[in-house]
Amino acid sequence: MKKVKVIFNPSSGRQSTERKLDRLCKLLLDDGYLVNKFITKKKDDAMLETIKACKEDWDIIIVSGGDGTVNEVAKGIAKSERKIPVAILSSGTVNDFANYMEIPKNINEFYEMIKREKFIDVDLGKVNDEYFVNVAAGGILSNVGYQVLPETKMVLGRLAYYIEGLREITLQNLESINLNIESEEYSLNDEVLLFIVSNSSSIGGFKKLAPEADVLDGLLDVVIIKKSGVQDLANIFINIFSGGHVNHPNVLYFKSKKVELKTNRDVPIDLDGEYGGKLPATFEVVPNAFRIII
Ligand SMILES: Nc1ncnc2c1ncn2[C@@H]1O[C@H](COP(=O)(O)OP(=O)(O)OP(=O)(O)O)[C@@H](O)[C@H]1O
Repeated sequence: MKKVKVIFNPSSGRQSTERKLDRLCKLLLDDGYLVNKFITKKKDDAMLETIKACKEDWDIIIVSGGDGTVNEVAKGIAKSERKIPVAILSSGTVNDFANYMEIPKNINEFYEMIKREKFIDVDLGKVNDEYFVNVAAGGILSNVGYQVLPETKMVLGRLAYYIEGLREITLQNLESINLNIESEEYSLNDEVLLFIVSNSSSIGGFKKLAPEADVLDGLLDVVIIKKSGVQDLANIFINIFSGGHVNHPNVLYFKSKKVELKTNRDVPIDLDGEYGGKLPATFEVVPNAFRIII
């Protein structure tokens, strides 16, 4: 009998998620699976339950939540010796990672996916003692702060907010940071508006923000938007949808196994949409660290 641990974050996304999840559990129970549902209450619950599940004899984890909950489960797996395969039932507001992996949202298709037992070992990003499945980012408009725009909690959400109202961008709030970038590929010091270190190509709802990114290539994709005027920034933003922004002279784009970012300013890092510490930080890839069901 297969044992399935369900980790559910009730605070992500819509209320209909729990009904969908219960339908899925019933399908699995009827099919002879043993199912246990764990409901998170606060930060780190999903990570701690994953570590516990890895020590016990669970065969599969189903995580229902947004990128932040998937991040916690991936972190729990990365910290464990036994790597349980994870199926991602996305229910957040953005769900970049599940969308990038094209994981079904429909419950019947999701159930069929579980039964197929097809696995893939994807890379994770590691930054200091934290991990990311999708993206680490920071920089632009960090003076706006998390507390000012809680509805756009990701740095990239804030970016989207400003893209929508480009007229709101003034030279005053385009504050750059002096960033020192050290990697095998590039070593430079420059004035920067935004840095993105990404595992997948889909970030903050933009599907081609790191257009060449691949979770199987053993590399992270680094996108740096250098200090720019309003006109250049508008050109960069317009091309973000096609992925063409990486050809703009003010955008640096490269792949690396490891990159170190330093600055003398107080710059927070977003990890998969949640606060993840501050610079300085070393970002590195952990190849094939996360087994997911596809
Ligand atoms: N019961 C709970 N109530 C409130 N917050 C919770 C609860 N359980 C977990 N959390 C917090 O929710 C965070 C993750 O939220 P998650 O990112 O999955 O959802 P979301 O913000 O709706 O989705 P997305 O990131 O895709 O926009 C966790 O890091 C944890 O701090």
